[in-house]
Amino acid sequence: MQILEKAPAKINLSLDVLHKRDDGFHEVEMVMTTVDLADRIELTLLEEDTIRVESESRFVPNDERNLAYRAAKLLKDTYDVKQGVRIFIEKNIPVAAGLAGGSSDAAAVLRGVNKLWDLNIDLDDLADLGSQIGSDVSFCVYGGTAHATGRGEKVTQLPAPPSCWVVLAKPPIGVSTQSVYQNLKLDGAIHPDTKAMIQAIQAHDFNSICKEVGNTLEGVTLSLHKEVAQIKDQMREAGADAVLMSGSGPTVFSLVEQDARAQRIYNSLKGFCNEVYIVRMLGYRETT
Ligand SMILES: C[C@](O)(CO)[C@H](O)COP(=O)(O)OP(=O)(O)OC[C@H]1O[C@@H](n2ccc(N)nc2=O)[C@H](O)[C@@H]1O
Ligand SMILES: Nc1ncnc2c1ncn2[C@@H]1O[C@H](COP(=O)(O)OP(=O)(O)OP(=O)(O)O)[C@@H](O)[C@H]1O
Repeated sequence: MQILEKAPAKINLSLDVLHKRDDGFHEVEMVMTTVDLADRIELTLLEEDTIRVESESRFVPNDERNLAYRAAKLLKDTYDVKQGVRIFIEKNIPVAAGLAGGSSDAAAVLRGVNKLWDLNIDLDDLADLGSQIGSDVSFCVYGGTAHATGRGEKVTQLPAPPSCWVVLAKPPIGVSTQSVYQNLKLDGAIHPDTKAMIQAIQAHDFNSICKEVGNTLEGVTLSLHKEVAQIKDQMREAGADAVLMSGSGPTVFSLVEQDARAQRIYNSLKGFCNEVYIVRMLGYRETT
């Protein structure tokens, strides 16, 4: 038996960091949405008691360090499953990019293995379990558009924003989420207006969404990597409606309404940056 699951990347339309908590994590308030750049996860039932991870990407581990492996192991241990699974990851989302690629793979494995092993766990319980793997996994279990609080694991669904083009550009550097949070100085940091972003989404108002994008972590990554600022400038000059770094970076995204402008931004970055993508915002849940 084989199951295919799509694991889409996310962008943070807004990301506010409120304070550092006693457990070392930061209390955040975010608005996240999925875009049509996705890994493809192929799950094959194994009768023997084993979890195998395979991928052609040289950037992801093929062992228990892989978040996809951890997701299958968590379900296996929690529900005392004796069967196994082979997980093949077709990696299309750039790694360590701020696009939650690993988290989305883990979420896809939770959804897919739930079916493969016939566990009948509902989506809310899968999302709860996912938070043990990483802060972004709960959101990725649902996909779509959501307001996320706590350390990111408390997820409330929002309507889909008006669909638009999203141009993504990742400079050739990897960024550690942990070090970005560690380097954040909350005194004087920028705080987006999450409430205004939610209202803009609820009103289906593209211009207001563009006005309200903001990310408290952006200043940290910008100060460490000048390439991020260069990409932002270039996207603005080429006519983006909104420009922001996603998550802890270093990927920068622009939101664009007009096809021709999206293409112009893509073309202007292509020679300068190897990893550039032009995709649609998904915005709605594809999971059931
Ligand atoms: C930057 C974002 O991607 C935005 O969506 C998330 O906040 C990070 O989510 P993630 O990659 O799933 O993060 P985790 O794997 O849970 O944590 C990685 C590291 O980031 C820091 N971290 C993460 C989330 C959070 N709310 N506060 C933190 O301080 C912690 O040092 C943690 O050790
Ligand atoms: N399935 C996976 N795909 C990508 N990276 C993985 C995976 N499993 C483990 N990793 C490890 O996780 C680290 C972060 O990768 P990932 O691509 O998820 O980062 P990210 O997009 O910055 O995440 P986030 O936006 O959630 O902070 C990498 O160093 C990688 O080795």
